[in-house]
Amino acid sequence: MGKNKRHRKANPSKRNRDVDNRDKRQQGQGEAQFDKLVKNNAAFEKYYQAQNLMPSDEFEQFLETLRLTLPASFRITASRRYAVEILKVIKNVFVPKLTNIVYNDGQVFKAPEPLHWYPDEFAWQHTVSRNMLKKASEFAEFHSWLVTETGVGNISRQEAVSMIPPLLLDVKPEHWVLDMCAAPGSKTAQLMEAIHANDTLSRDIPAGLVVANDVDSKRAYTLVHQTKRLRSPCLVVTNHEASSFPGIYVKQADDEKPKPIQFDRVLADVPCSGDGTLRKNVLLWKKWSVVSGIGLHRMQVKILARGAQLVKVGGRLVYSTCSFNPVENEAVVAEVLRRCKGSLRLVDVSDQLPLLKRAPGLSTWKVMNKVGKFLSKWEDAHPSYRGKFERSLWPPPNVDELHLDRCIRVYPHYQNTGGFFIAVFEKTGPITDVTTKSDDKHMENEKEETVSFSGETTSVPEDMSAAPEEIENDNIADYELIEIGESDLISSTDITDSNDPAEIPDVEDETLPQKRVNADSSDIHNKRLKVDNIQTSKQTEKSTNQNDSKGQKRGKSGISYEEQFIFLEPDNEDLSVIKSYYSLSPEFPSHLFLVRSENAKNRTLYFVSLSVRSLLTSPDASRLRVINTGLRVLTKQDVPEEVKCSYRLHSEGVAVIAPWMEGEERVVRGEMEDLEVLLSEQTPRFEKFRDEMKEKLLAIEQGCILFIVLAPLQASTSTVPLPPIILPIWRGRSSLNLLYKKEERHALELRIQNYMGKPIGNKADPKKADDQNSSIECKEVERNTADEQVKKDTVEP
Ligand SMILES: C[S@@+](CC[C@H](N)C(=O)[O-])C[C@H]1O[C@@H](n2cnc3c(N)ncnc32)[C@H](O)[C@@H]1O
Repeated sequence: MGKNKRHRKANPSKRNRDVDNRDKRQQGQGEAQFDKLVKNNAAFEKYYQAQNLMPSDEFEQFLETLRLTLPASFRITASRRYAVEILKVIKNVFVPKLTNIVYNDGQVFKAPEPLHWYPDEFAWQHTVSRNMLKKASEFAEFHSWLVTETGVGNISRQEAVSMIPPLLLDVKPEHWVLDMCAAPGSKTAQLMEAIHANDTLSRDIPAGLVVANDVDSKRAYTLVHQTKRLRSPCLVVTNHEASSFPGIYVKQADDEKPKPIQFDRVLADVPCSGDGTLRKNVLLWKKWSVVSGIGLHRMQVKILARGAQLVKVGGRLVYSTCSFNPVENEAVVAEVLRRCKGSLRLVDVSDQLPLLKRAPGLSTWKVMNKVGKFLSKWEDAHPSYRGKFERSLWPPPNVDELHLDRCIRVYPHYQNTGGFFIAVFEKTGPITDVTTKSDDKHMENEKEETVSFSGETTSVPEDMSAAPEEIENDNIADYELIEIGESDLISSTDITDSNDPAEIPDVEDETLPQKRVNADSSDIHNKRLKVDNIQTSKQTEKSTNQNDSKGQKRGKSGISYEEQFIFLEPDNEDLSVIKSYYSLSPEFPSHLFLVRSENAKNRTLYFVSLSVRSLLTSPDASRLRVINTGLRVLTKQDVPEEVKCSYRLHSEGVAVIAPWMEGEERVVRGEMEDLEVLLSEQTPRFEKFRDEMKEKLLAIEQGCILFIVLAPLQASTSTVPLPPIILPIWRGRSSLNLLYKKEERHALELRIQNYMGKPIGNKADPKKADDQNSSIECKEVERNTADEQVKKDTVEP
């Protein structure tokens, strides 16, 4: 697209030429820069042409597609109550609005369209560039909607091909799932969705869990931030080297003794050279070299081998990369199959995702050295550098028995996507150990390394910067490239790529220790079950982390680890007050509440699933470096004396606790009209509500309440009824305050507007409405966090 392009609606009568010049300039500049980048790499072409990835007449199309900008894609969170409503909004509101917008040179923007191979139309793709989306007025509403719904977890931006591995993992709500290399978490989000697939507004909490792990502590915190949006009590985020993920003893079922942990499903979405992402990581065109794949092979084998140990017999293991390179793909698969000696098999998944076009895995491939020479066998490498090459880089002699054709290769020109490789395994028998030292010296460099079944690592991988490489023509750039594969870790997800604050919602996050608010002295006293989560000195795994002067574990980023999770005993005094105040059922599983110990100052009660509790209370849970777990359900508040319970409901966990509230003492049921009043300003006074609602409000004591609205069936833009809307509210002396963060509130407003087909209350112009609010109702109430608002409301004159 050229520099000075204007765009307009296709309908000539509605030609829209009013995109402002600044927008056009920026758009033009961005694209011009993109166009200027050289998208050629002779070594890349030579290497992949030799691999016979596809019929030769297709190769040019493959290269051409790689040079095109990647369409943007996003997924609707299928497990969410609003999923169907969101789908309707896309189809009924945005597709018509965004159809036939064209540049004046005739280039048409296609309306967003569903990825035809993704189930239930829950994944969509569009070709509007990021710049255009943000700047052009035609797309402003769509952009704002995307950002808002992403912020509250109803949709997730994710590259299309990156959605495939979790789908093929076939996760069920009762499964224990390990995501070995999880950050920034786009696949973790999909796994969580599968765990919550059957969620209703009932008391049932899925029996399964997801352990999302990443070796890089900083990235692990990004993962926490991203997964918080999903509001699940079934998630545990850990920080381990995946190839030595600890094999802790756990009771996975009530009736059994603790046994080494085994997962029903394991995802090994390993770090890779990432040439499948060339369409968006365009700098890779320049940097690509054969060296990075060779350097990563060994670590990839080790991670997958550990995954094979940790999956149950009969369970499923998925290996994936965003690379085309057979030494990172089929060669890794072949080596791990060899090590598992018949206890692992590749599954034929050709009948799954039938509309997804794919190529079979390769059964033969070539290894090229850094100077572009093909080495037909390990012995062909220069004797001085042989040690730099793993023997397992080459196809093994029994390659035809391995069914490598069952692997999946997705090429960009098939579906206008990035590239991906996926292998699905079933474990068919126990694997007692994966000795990497082999009789036939298959992995030449791993002389002593053994990862035992229980996860004790006796020797650990060395820093990959010392990884295999032919140094005949040594240069720094190649070392750097290996580092890219390792620490920048090319990922097909979109989350990390966005440094745009508008696209990463600014979620208040207690999980980041440096951001913690100082809590008042805790009332959570006596009787705690303490789960010490401090790393023991025995741990031998290679870590990117170090101890600080106080002996506290710190990540690269200087962030200290969470230290403890403390489960409350069911007869805890605060819990008794909470249970009686909110009329919680006697069957409420109080033993699933935990607090985090920070010098005994806690103001938040977290809730976890039973499976997470089993994990955290296992005899050697201390070996698990847990970064984050639990859903915030109740937060302690400074309240006036007349308020009987100082814990307010937290929006994060309200869906978990609401079904257990048996009495109506702290519940107010209202109508859409009341909801509109509630959303129309920050702290609406009682008299603004319907008379019936006003009476209810006057009859209820000051404090936190649950506000429930059943949306009417008929609505202008939707044929789907909204699920019941359940909101935590602070009932002040004379006004109400929705206990939502700004972005949650905004998302709710948008949803209600879309549903009703009209703006809410006096909010035709949201800015104007905000101004009105501040001048009329809450002069001194800043638009701030829910906590601050509650505080102010409680001291209202
Ligand atoms: C391809 S990215 C994963 C993308 C992620 N699965 C997603 O869908 O969002 C690879 C991740 O592996 C992590 N990683 C690299 N080496 C690792 C190791 N040895 N153990 C665990 N994680 C590792 C990196 O920090 C990086 O976040």
